Amino acid sequence: MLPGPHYDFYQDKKLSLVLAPFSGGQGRPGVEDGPKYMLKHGLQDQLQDLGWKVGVREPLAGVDYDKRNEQDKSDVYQNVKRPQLVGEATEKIQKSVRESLDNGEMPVTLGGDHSIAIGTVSGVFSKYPDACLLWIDAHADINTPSTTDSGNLHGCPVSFLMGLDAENTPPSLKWVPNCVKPNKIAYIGLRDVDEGEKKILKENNIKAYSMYHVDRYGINGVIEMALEAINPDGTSPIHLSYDVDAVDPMYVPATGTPVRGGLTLRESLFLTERIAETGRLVALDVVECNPSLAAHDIHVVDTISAGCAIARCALGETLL
Ligand SMILES: NC(=[NH2+])NCCC[C@H](N)C(=O)O
Ligand SMILES: [Mn+2]
Ligand SMILES: [Mn+2]
Repeated sequence: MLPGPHYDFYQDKKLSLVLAPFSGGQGRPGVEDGPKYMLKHGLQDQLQDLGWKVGVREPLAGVDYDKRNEQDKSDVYQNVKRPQLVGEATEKIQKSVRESLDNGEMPVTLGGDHSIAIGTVSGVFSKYPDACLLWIDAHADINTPSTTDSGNLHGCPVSFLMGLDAENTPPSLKWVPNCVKPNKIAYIGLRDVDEGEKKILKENNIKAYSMYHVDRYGINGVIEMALEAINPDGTSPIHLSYDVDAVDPMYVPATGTPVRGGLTLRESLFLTERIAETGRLVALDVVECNPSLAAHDIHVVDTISAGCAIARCALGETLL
């Protein structure tokens, strides 16, 4: 018999779409429209058609983030941009994700830039301290306040979640718990990693599968190795944090930091299908869709439909 999706943690198939229309972790406006576009694409109905009860949470409602992005331009801590805004937004997201979990609903968080994972991952690990984190991305997002060249916090979330460089953590991010241990995170899809990040990955012995490994071992080989490394007995809850720039820009052109030579669309979806099959998925992030960076409408549709497909496949669409 073919293995089907079995959501051990969500047998009554409830989820909440946690909307995180946030762009303060980087400099390109438009990424805050990701959630709106994915909803307009019909994501809620699509997930309902898969048998999920779907609610919506809006932890960032009521704040004018466009205005705050402007105002907070001068908010710089050492080299880090908008720490106050990112700290406030991610703390709200953390609470919302935790509430969702406490309610038996899988948090499916729609970004927004990847800094929002400070909130989603800390929320998940507060509920499931033995969880593991699978980070699908062209980038490692593990810069510290000391190593970041850009100063953009979407390039740093993992370092805060691991408590690296604590002495240089901006005060507004001091609340972030040191919750992810180096042996509980793996990366897939890397191809644009900064020198300082490479050093951190090496020193902490973090499992990082780049596009080289995808070519060498195939996507199936890589996901098996990653799961074996961070979830050896197969019982840990899995948080999947999916940056759509892991996918080749041929399929996902409308994203802030595209890097050529990425995953094919099938490889990107296969990863999520394999995770669905484990039955251990407890949370999903889909981040960095930026419709305003599309050269034309087809780019918008390609990008948003890839983002929605990632969510659907993680939630069982293609496993029968
Ligand atoms: N979530 C992302 N797209 N991150 C891109 C990060 C790029 C670069 N490494 C930086 O730190 O600025
Ligand atoms: Mn990225
Ligand atoms: Mn990222």
